[in-house]
Amino acid sequence: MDETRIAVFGAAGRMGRTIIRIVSEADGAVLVSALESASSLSLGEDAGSHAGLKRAGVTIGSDIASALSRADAVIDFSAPTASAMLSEAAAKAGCAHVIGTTGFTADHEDRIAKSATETAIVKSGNMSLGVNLLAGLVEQAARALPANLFDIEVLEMHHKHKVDAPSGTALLLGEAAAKGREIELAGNSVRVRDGQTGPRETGTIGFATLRGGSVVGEHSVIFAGEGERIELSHQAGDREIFARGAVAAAIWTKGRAPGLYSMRDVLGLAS
Ligand SMILES: NC(=O)C1=CN([C@@H]2O[C@H](COP(=O)(O)OP(=O)(O)OC[C@H]3O[C@@H](n4cnc5c(N)ncnc54)[C@H](OP(=O)(O)O)[C@@H]3O)[C@@H](O)[C@H]2O)C=CC1
Ligand SMILES: O=C(O)C1=N[C@H](C(=O)O)C[C@H](O)C1
Repeated sequence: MDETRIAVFGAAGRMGRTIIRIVSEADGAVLVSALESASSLSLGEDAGSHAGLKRAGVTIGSDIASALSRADAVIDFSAPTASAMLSEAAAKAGCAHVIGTTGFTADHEDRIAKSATETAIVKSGNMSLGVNLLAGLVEQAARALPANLFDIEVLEMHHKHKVDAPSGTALLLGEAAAKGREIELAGNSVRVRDGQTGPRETGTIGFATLRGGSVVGEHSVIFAGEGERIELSHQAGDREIFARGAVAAAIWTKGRAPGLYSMRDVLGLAS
């Protein structure tokens, strides 16, 4: 089968550099373009050298239309407004879009969903196999443990540079718990607690956010009952796990019909 031609958006970032390394090691994928914002100091550098590898022969640029015209799929770990804009450019170019970015508003989500009527988009708050498996287990546990007996809390910790909260993964796990409970997450989540909060409201799903140091990503879903507690957890030790998932998703999109897909679709875990 032909190699999937990959463009990387946010190429100079923590995830962008990791993606470039994983593409260089992958069978079935080849790096054809690397994109950064028009003001990036990395413009003009070789994408491989910038990622600490040997030269890739791909220069980091900011011309999106030209970069997408050479690619089958663009892998994007950047920022919410940039990703929503890129989904529209990818739809126009007929290029698949793999979105790892987190922290979207409802308006961003609507724009991405509209773009997905014209091209294949894979979007997930976490691209790792482990977290996507965990989401299925959380849904199952939430279905089995009654809301009047078990409270659900989602706890996450990330490095000090992370700019959005709760994390995309925490929200993905919260959605899985809400699905298991057959409730809407939006109307039943508690994102912040401070001061005289009163007792915990039965049936809500709570979120707690920790930030510090170099933590790659740690998540726990806690089912707290009277006299017993179940915790389902995932620890990411290396950004490679997200990058491998994103590259697999990009390869998976080849020949795929337009639509908004999740990593659970890519991994064959969707029920
Ligand atoms: N789904 C998943 O599995 C994972 C998701 N993430 C998410 O991915 C995103 C990026 O994370 P991370 O790599 O740590 O962050 P970084 O800040 O290290 O990288 C983001 C990169 O995107 C670039 N960028 C921002 N705006 C644009 C634009 N308009 N055009 C082109 N490039 C742009 C930034 O450039 P500049 O600095 O010049 O603005 C930067 O180089 C976050 O939302 C994070 O939560 C992270 C890990 C895993
Ligand atoms: O910003 C990060 O680093 C990460 N972001 C994703 C998230 O918001 O959950 C995935 C991973 O946990 C790392």
